[in-house]
Amino acid sequence: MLRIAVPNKGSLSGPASAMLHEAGYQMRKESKELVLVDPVNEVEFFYLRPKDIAIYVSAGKLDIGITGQDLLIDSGADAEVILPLGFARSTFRFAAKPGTVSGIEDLAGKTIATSYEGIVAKHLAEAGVNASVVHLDGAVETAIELGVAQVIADVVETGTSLRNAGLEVFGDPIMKSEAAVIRRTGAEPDPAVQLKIEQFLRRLQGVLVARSYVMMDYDCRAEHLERAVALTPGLESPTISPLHNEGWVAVRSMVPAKDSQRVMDDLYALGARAILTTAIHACRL
Ligand SMILES: Nc1ncnc2c1ncn2[C@@H]1O[C@H](COP(=O)(O)OP(=O)(O)OP(=O)(O)O)[C@@H](O)[C@H]1O
Ligand SMILES: O=P(O)(O)OC[C@H]1O[C@H](OP(=O)(O)OP(=O)(O)O)[C@H](O)[C@@H]1O
Ligand SMILES: [Mg+2]
Repeated sequence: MLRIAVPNKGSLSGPASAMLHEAGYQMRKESKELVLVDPVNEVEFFYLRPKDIAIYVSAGKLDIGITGQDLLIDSGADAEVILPLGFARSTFRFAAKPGTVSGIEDLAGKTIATSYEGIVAKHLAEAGVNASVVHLDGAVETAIELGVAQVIADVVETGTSLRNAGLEVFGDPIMKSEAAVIRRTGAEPDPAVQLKIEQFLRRLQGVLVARSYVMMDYDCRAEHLERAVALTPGLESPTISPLHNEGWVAVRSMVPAKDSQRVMDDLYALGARAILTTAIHACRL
C-alpha cells in the first residue's frame, strides 16, 4: 500500500481532495475520518494538519504528501518537492501600516507577528537582521491594530485581507508558494512502492494537463494546412484526416485552454471552419 498524507482542513484541503478524486482515487466522505483505505488503487490516505504534513513525510513512515511549499520550508523538515500542483498559489510577505516600514533593514528591534516563524526566522537570519518574532495561529493581520506587533509576515493571495486591515506589503516577497507533492529528501523506496509513486504522479500530471488543455477540431483547406498547424502544433503533432470534400482536411490537436479563443479567431481568419473545442477529462502523456 502506498501511504499518502493529505491536508485535512484549510485552503489546501478542498482542492487537494478534488484533484485526487479527479485522478480516480477514493476520498473520505466525512470530514472526521482520519485515515481512508482505497483498496482498488492500493493507497492509504492519512488526513493530517497541513502544517504537520512535511514533518510526517520526513519521518519516513508515509511515502509522500500534499502540502504548501511555504509550509514545507516553514517546518524545516527534511523533505523535497517532487511535483508542483498549480493550486493554492500565493506569496509570503511582510506588511505593516503604510509609511511605518520601508524595507527589511528597518525591522531591527521590531516585533513581527506570524504563523510561520520558521520562514521568518530563516529570512531574518539570512539578512542578518535582529527582530523579535511572535507566534499567532491565524488572523495575524489584526495583530498590529491590537498592539501585539508592528509588522506581520503572512500568506498573500489577492491582498484583500491586508487591505481590509489597512496594511501594505513592503520589500520583496519572502517566497512564492503553491501546493506540491513532497517526499523525504532523497527517499529510495522499495521498487514496488516506487512504481506506485510513479503511477500516482502520472495520474496527477494527467489531471494537470486535462485542466490546462482543450481538444480542438477543425476543417481547413489543404493549401492552408501548414499555417493552421503552426497555430495548433499540439504536444507531439496534430492528427490530419482527409475530408470527403476534395481539397479539405480535418485537424485534431491539443491547445492550451488559456489560448483557445485566440487560436479559434486566428484559425477562422485563415479560412478554417467547424472549429470545435472539447474538454479533456483525463489523460496520460
Ligand atoms: N488565501 C490563500 N490563497 C492561496 N493559498 C493560500 C491562501 N491561504 C493559504 N494558502 C496556502 O495554503 C496553505 C495552508 O493555509 P491555510 O490557511 O489553509 O492553512 P491553515 O492556516 O493551517 O488552516 P486554517 O487557516 O483553516 O487554520 C498556506 O501555507 C498557503 O500555502
Ligand atoms: O490575500 P488574500 O486573498 O486575502 O489571502 C490571504 C489570507 O488567507 C489566509 O488566511 P486564512 O483565511 O487561512 O485565515 P488564517 O489567517 O486564520 O489562517 C492568509 O493567512 C491570509 O490571511
Ligand atoms: Mg490559514
